[in-house]
Amino acid sequence: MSVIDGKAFAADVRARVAEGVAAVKAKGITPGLAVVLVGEDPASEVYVRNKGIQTREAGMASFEHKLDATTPEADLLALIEKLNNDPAVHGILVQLPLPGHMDADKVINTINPAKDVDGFHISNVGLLATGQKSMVPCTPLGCLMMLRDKLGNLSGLNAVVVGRSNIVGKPMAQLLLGDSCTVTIAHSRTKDLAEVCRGADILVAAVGRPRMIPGDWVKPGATVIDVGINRIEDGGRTRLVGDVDYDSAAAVAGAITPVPGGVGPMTIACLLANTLTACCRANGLPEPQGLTA
Ligand SMILES: NC(=O)C1=CN([C@@H]2O[C@H](COP(=O)(O)OP(=O)(O)OC[C@H]3O[C@@H](n4cnc5c(N)ncnc54)[C@H](OP(=O)(O)O)[C@@H]3O)[C@@H](O)[C@H]2O)C=CC1
Ligand SMILES: Nc1nc(=O)c2c([nH]1)NC[C@@H]1CN(c3ccc(C(=O)N[C@@H](CCC(=O)O)C(=O)O)cc3)C=[N+]21
Repeated sequence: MSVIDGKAFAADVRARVAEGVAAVKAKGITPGLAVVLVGEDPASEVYVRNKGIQTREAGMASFEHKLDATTPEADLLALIEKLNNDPAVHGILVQLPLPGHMDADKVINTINPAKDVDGFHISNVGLLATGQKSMVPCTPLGCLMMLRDKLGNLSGLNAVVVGRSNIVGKPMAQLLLGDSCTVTIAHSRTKDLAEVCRGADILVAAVGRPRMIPGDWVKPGATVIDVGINRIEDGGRTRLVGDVDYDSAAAVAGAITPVPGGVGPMTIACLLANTLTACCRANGLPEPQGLTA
């Protein structure tokens, strides 16, 4: 069994992004990422702060916009329009979830698709689904990079994705299909999930339920990608666990990503990669190699 070191992999991706950024800067262009946070979710604030730090470390410009939880939707849409028209901004990310009075689909679809570094705009979703050049969602892109690095060619492998959200499960399935896996998407209505999981050469868990997937659902030798980020109480302290029961799964898997230190750091690295890609496309420069799907 090998542990897939997402933290080290992400550091390597960020170093390659930094090289690409330096090359673009030599032409007088500084890639810029704008992150918009509405409301005061503490977990989101940590995540947004980390993004800002890593964006600047890669040599890019970081623009942070914090809006009050009660901000009218129209004000957020106006800010997005401003960022759409700002030539210093190549990537826009609106942190999800949004407060209940906002229509997330409307907000996302207001972002210029060329600046949609999350890959959530309907245009990018359609482009990905039809195998055309698009902005690819960061979390699934990070998972794909780790899978290709570990397994090489994914063609013909049975992949099971547990979870069908628009931000993780569905785009993950599209990417695996693009690499010629035989893909099954499982969800809360799936019959005999254990048996479905046991058929997986590649098992991706994106559920949001702490340690839901035990080792006896894992095919011996399978590659397990744990997307889950769950905060649990443990002896009076909180800590992070995935959707997979790590110890029992690691005993049978061929390779597995830990939580923390697996998919999470790759998500941020891919966000930076997407921002560089968006900047290159916007300026007619050659795209960075090996940083897109
Ligand atoms: N590491 C990272 O960078 C990121 C991590 N995450 C984490 O990944 C996890 C999933 O996130 P997200 O996709 O946004 O979550 P959602 O809540 O949007 O989707 C969860 C999915 O899991 C399915 N599900 C829920 N319960 C079960 C069950 N008992 N059996 C089978 N399927 C079930 C749901 O099915 P149904 O559709 O039928 O309700 C749904 O499709 C979370 O822990 C989140 O924190 C998310 C984004 C990035
Ligand atoms: N528009 C939008 N795009 C997103 O990509 C997005 C989002 N909204 N909302 C929330 C989720 C969640 N997400 C994470 C990213 C990195 C870590 C991460 O770096 N995790 C570290 C641990 C961090 C810690 O210790 O708290 C790790 O797993 O090692 C976690 C979660 C992106 N998301």
